[in-house]
Amino acid sequence: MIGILGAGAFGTALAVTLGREQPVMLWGRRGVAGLDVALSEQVRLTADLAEVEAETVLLAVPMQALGGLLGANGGRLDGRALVACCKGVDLATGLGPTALIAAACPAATPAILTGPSFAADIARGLPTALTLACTDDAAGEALQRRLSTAALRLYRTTDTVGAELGGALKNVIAIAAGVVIGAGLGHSARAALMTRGYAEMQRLALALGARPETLAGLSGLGDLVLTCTSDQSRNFRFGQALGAGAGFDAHVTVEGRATATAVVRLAAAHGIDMPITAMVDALAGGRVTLPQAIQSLLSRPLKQE
Ligand SMILES: NC(=O)C1=CN([C@@H]2O[C@H](COP(=O)(O)OP(=O)(O)OC[C@H]3O[C@@H](n4cnc5c(N)ncnc54)[C@H](O)[C@@H]3O)[C@@H](O)[C@H]2O)C=CC1
Ligand SMILES: O=C(CO)COP(=O)(O)O
Repeated sequence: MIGILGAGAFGTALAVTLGREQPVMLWGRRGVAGLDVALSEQVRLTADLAEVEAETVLLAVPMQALGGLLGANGGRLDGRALVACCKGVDLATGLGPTALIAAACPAATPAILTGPSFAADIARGLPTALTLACTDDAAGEALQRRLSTAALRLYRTTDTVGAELGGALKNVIAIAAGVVIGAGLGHSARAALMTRGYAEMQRLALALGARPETLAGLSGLGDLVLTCTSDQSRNFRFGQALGAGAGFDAHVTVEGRATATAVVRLAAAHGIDMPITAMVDALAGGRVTLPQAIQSLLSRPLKQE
């Protein structure tokens, strides 16, 4: 049995694919996200978290909700394998998902599942590959076997720092890529933005102890390319709306917005220059206009690549 907390798009998609091969208990505060895919009879739904007794639990709530969920249920969840499926940096603490898990559930085995995957693609059974990161490699190997399916291929690493930061930072760069396209600056400008954004991701991640090969893998480069080039991405679409001066539904989950603010603080504390992240944070926060944001990037001093 696998437990999944968070019956939104991603939690439900994971229930669909995992439920094809094993029993799943999916917990949601209310209902199941609107995915037009039937759940197998191996998937049970519950609104009572106490019914989720599985030893392996996937945490598929938004990043900024993870701390509260763990704070309210840490005692009940402690001692289990807790696999974060969210992407971001916690605004309140500056921590990533596995550090939040470790703080709330010291006897748990924290892990993170992240990488290039739209929920709709997973739910439809399309082939996807993700990174499963766990500092305990033996536990990570067991989770890799447990959570891989015919269509969902997991690659394992012990570098949770790199895997988490790849997934968190790509959302911020995707907002910037959307701004570029929304503002009509063209695909060449987006390619430049993605490349410089990847350099920014590496700078911070390596400074925080990540391994370069992790950033060059599925959780970093892979997810960056997917999210910056598809209008299936909510972060990209949010950026497009910013670039076009259009509105955007505030109820849609856009992880890169809060993560940009959290990462600006993290970068300052470590003396890391992250101009694209700073631009996204200022633009999304309404502290600069679009022309000022674009000018802030185009007028930077020339330097070696
Ligand atoms: N949608 C996608 O294609 C993918 C999403 N993810 C990640 O999955 C995480 C969840 O995102 P989605 O499922 O897409 O968002 P969503 O907006 O579709 O669903 C979020 C779910 O979390 C629940 N929730 C929100 N606050 C909560 C709280 N305080 N306590 C308990 N439940 C709460 C909501 O009721 C909703 O069911 C995000 O970090 C996202 O980056 C990762 C890969 C793909
Ligand atoms: O993380 C995702 C794809 O890997 C989903 O992207 P969005 O959160 O931008 O929709």
